Amino acid sequence: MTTNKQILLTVNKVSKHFNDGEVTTQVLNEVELTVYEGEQLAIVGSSGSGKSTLLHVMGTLDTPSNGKVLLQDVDIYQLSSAKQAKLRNEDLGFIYQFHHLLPEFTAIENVAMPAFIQGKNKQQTLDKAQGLLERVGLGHRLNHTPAQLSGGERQRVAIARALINNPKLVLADEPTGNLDATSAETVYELIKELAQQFNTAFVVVTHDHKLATKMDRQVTMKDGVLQNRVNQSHE
Ligand SMILES: Nc1ncnc2c1ncn2[C@@H]1O[C@H](COP(=O)(O)OP(=O)(O)OP(=O)(O)O)[C@@H](O)[C@H]1O
Repeated sequence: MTTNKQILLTVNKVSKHFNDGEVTTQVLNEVELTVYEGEQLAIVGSSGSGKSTLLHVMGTLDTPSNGKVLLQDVDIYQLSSAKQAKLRNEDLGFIYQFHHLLPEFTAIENVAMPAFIQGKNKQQTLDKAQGLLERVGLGHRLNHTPAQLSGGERQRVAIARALINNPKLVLADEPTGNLDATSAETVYELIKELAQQFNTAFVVVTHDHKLATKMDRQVTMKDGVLQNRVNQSHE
């Protein structure tokens, strides 16, 4: 049972439209979603249904046209852009389809980078980065650059990097879209284990219904509307 879980993030009647000159595209339509601490939530839905836009709105990467996003009762769109940047660095982690690792840095340096940006102690950060890389099965690849890693290994580095600052929430957009089926399964198993180990919530956007079933809970986007949004286990 997950009834004792605390609410981490609330998407409250969020709508989003884009105005490109004369054309208005309605992408999100009064979306409501609750994310609980430490849960793994998959957002599935067909191409163009609004999944990435929702993820961006949850991570202060795209401003809603209407509605609110609350992270532990803080209305994130009422924050200054400097405070939003701090929130992105300290409270959130991001994983993308393409790893976005810095090519000239090693695995351990890439993982450490978000903590270096915060000005954290260098040696402690490197020790922690090493621990995370060991945790994702890459203790033997600390000093490899992204070009010297496989696709699945790069995504595991990206996962370790997302966790370096102990975020409350990791937002992942098609994290395995570029991987073969076996590597993709490994990444999802890892996400599940890490969410439980660190009590970090993961919200994962995916086309892949089979992978989505590995997460605690799934919701479906259809034409900007979120369906199945109430999870029985949280009632
Ligand atoms: N800046 C923009 N201006 C106009 N329309 C946009 C903009 N960004 C996204 N859209 C439109 O919003 C819709 C939803 O896009 P979004 O990327 O959220 O979908 P998605 O479900 O993540 O799709 P996919 O699975 O293909 O990545 C699409 O029809 C897209 O064309």
